[in-house]
Amino acid sequence: MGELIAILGAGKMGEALLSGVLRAGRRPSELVVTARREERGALLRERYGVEVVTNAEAARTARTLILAVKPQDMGVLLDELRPHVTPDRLVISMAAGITCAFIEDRLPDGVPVIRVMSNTPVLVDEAMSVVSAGSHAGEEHLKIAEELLSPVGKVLRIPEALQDGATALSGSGPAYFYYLVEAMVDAGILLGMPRAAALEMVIQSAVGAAVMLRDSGEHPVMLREAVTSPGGTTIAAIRELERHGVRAAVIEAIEAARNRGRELAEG
Ligand SMILES: NC(=O)C1=CN([C@@H]2O[C@H](COP(=O)(O)OP(=O)(O)OC[C@H]3O[C@@H](n4cnc5c(N)ncnc54)[C@H](OP(=O)(O)O)[C@@H]3O)[C@@H](O)[C@H]2O)C=CC1
Ligand SMILES: O=C(O)[C@@H]1CCC=N1
Repeated sequence: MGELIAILGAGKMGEALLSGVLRAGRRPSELVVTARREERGALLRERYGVEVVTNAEAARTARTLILAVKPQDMGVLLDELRPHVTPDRLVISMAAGITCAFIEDRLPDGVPVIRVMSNTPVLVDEAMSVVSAGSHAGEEHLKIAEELLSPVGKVLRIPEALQDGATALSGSGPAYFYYLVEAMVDAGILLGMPRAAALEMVIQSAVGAAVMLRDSGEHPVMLREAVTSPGGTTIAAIRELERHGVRAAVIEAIEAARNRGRELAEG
């Protein structure tokens, strides 16, 4: 069986992880992928030189099975895998909302399951991934998941009870920042900036702020205070953000994402 890794349902996240694992030095022969559509499989084979197999074949041959289908497709996939998976394999799920128990209930008894929530910056080796162990998974399984994910970003262990919260915070997190960038560019347009110039100003401000957040060791409040001059321009903007309840909207939006995650396992 070797140490073959299979990515089942290699769509956006599966492909992102595949490319990251290859960048980290694994050979294409150490990986196989599965796809629902033939042309998707052909594209992955051509782009990465990996073999495309059926789900059943992946389950029979790979030591680690990474499930990267949508939560809604997980039940069907697990039904396909059940006859072929044995407890000497490791199943890693990347799906939002799907609990380890949901997977354990649909596979033979004793199969170790790790639940992961990552995010699209996997593509640039800046992912935030959080991992939790199911009831048959232990330290050695968490280590395998961490070893796979750490070349493509940061990895944190969390209790599974916090996974839906992490999905809302860091899984979806990049989307909130892109949304803010869109809104700021719109503001630039309103102020008469050319679109390309507005986009460049906003993106570079976002990159600068992100690097300072990561590297300065300062709390975000301190960094914002340093920008906010007494009687100046920034406080005029902050007053409007507060008046429109942006902080409360962010808190409620992320709570809604957490709640949606809880619904997803129900189909
Ligand atoms: N996008 C994101 O930012 C994040 C997504 N996730 C999670 O990752 C998972 C994948 O999301 P994402 O990559 O966006 O979705 P995609 O739809 O891009 O990828 C899922 C892929 O699985 C394929 N598929 C579905 N059923 C099967 C099957 N039975 N056998 C083989 N392949 C199958 C789909 O085929 P087809 O192309 O025909 O639909 C598709 O290519 C989800 O569970 C999501 O919750 C987690 C973190 C972030
Ligand atoms: O929107 C979603 O459901 C997925 C999970 C986290 C990010 N994208």
